[in-house]
Amino acid sequence: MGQGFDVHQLVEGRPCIIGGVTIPYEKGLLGHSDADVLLHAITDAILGALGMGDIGKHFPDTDAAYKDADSLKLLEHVWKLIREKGYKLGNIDSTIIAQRPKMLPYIPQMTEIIAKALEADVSQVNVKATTTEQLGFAGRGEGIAAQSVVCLVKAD
Ligand SMILES: Nc1ccn([C@@H]2O[C@H](COP(=O)(O)O)[C@@H](O)[C@H]2O)c(=O)n1
Ligand SMILES: C[C@@]1(CO)OP(=O)(O)OP(=O)(O)OC[C@H]1O
Repeated sequence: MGQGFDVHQLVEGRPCIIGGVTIPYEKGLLGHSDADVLLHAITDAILGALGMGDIGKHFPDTDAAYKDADSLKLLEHVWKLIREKGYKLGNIDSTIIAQRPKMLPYIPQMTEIIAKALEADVSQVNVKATTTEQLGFAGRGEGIAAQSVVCLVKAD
């Protein structure tokens, strides 16, 4: 079992990429990479499940190689390490914490992208979204958070 949590600031002039999907929105997430907050939380959960540290340990934000990096590629790289250790996905559950934009229309596409990266069926991947009822940084639209829990199982 592993869990991951991440937050990125919402700013003007950046694309809003969440779960590998570019969502039309007036602001986007700020980061060294593409700042895909959901994929970062999932990557951290997967690394945590096998005691392999976190995303910043594997892809330091001081390394120019990861400037504007595609977080899906980072997740795929981590997944390769997991597969080499003899594990496959049991299931994954995640929550995006955002006042706006509305995530629901994009969740099926996110789920497909994540399942493909983790060599799993879409039935093993769940993505949810919640507002914070306008409370806190997410509620004020200053940023978006995501959390994820993952269960890995030994491959046959
Ligand atoms: N950014 C978001 C936030 C929420 N949703 C969907 O709306 C439902 C109700 O949200 P509450 O925070 O009022 O409970 C939630 O269950 C999601 O289905 C969303 O799509 N995008
Ligand atoms: C992904 C990395 C690396 O580009 O950068 P960011 O996009 O800033 O993301 P964050 O979740 O703050 O930390 C992990 C980083 O090392």
